[in-house]
Amino acid sequence: MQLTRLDIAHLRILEQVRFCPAPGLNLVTGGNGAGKTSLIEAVHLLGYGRSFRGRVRDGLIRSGQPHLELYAEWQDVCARARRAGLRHTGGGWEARIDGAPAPSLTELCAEIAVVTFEPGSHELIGGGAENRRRFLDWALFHVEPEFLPVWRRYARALKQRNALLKRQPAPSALDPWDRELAEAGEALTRMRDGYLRRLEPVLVATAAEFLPELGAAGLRFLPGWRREEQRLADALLLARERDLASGHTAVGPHRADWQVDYLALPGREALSRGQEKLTALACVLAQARAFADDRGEWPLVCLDDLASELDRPHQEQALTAILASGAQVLLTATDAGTLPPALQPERRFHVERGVLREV
Ligand SMILES: Nc1ncnc2c1ncn2[C@@H]1O[C@H](COP(=O)(O)OP(=O)(O)OP(=O)(O)O)[C@@H](O)[C@H]1O
Repeated sequence: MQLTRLDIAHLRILEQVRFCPAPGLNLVTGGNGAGKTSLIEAVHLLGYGRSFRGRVRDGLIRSGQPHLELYAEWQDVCARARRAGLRHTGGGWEARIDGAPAPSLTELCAEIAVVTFEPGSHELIGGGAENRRRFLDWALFHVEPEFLPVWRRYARALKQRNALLKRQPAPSALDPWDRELAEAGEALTRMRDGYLRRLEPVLVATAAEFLPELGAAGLRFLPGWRREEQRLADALLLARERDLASGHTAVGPHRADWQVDYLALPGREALSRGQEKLTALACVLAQARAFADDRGEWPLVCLDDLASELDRPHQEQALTAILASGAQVLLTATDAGTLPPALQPERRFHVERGVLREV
């Protein structure tokens, strides 16, 4: 997809902004607190229905305003003109696509594929497993039509089983939920496993570009139970007594994780903060490349404050690789002086106290 227009109303410091990016590299400059990340946040919201900076109640809606609104126009992979609106009134999200109400945010997020690399992205490697499950599930959501119903089925069964566990039931009362959880959980895990197997060679190649000194990388999938030894149904049965005592389900895909392994390092704890960031960037770019292999086009790539995240050679390397793919890129920086002549933006913007203008 290619974003052609984004109107933003009442998002953090952004009061009323119209942003019309070009197809290639778009650079948005501005001082600290000017509104650069807020702009990236608006694009990310369209693609994920959530911010990477906490929940709506953490200040996403501009102070003193009852709601925030986004309106986007883009060209899809068939060069059709599309449009969508997103509004949060404090109570919840409402979305419209091509003039009609969308039943849920899911429909909007399915249309707008965005990958974001921002100062918190190192959490993908160094943070909790939830970040890494979300990463996996984003890709499956976009490329695997069976994913969403299976994921929903699993989430519903897990919620029901956990609610039942808290009521101290007779153990046999768990049987139907265990069957449901096992069936949906095995299917979900096959998809996650399959995706990581497809992603691995792409990631190995990408990580070799950014971190050749650490040796070839591999991806290890941790499915959430000892899958190589037992089926999920058996793992749930074995854990039943413990689950009844704790009141929650200890095994299953809701505990899944994955990690990047380097030959030259004993584990991810040995990565420096910079190496963690580069590994996260390699994962995000590999995900975008794998998406392009499946869908025939790159997602929109948002890079927030790359200059403060990576050293200059790595910034240039990343930008060169992304731009060679023909992707549309939104890059923010505190000043324009950091880009080499070969990577000049197609369109430049400057934001000051929430007011954006093309320069
Ligand atoms: N709910 C809100 N209402 C009004 N202003 C807000 C709200 N939340 C945050 N802000 C302001 O919005 C600005 C945040 O902007 P943003 O994080 O986009 O800046 P930035 O240009 O990325 O800055 P930096 O370079 O420091 O990361 C800050 O000035 C902050 O005080």
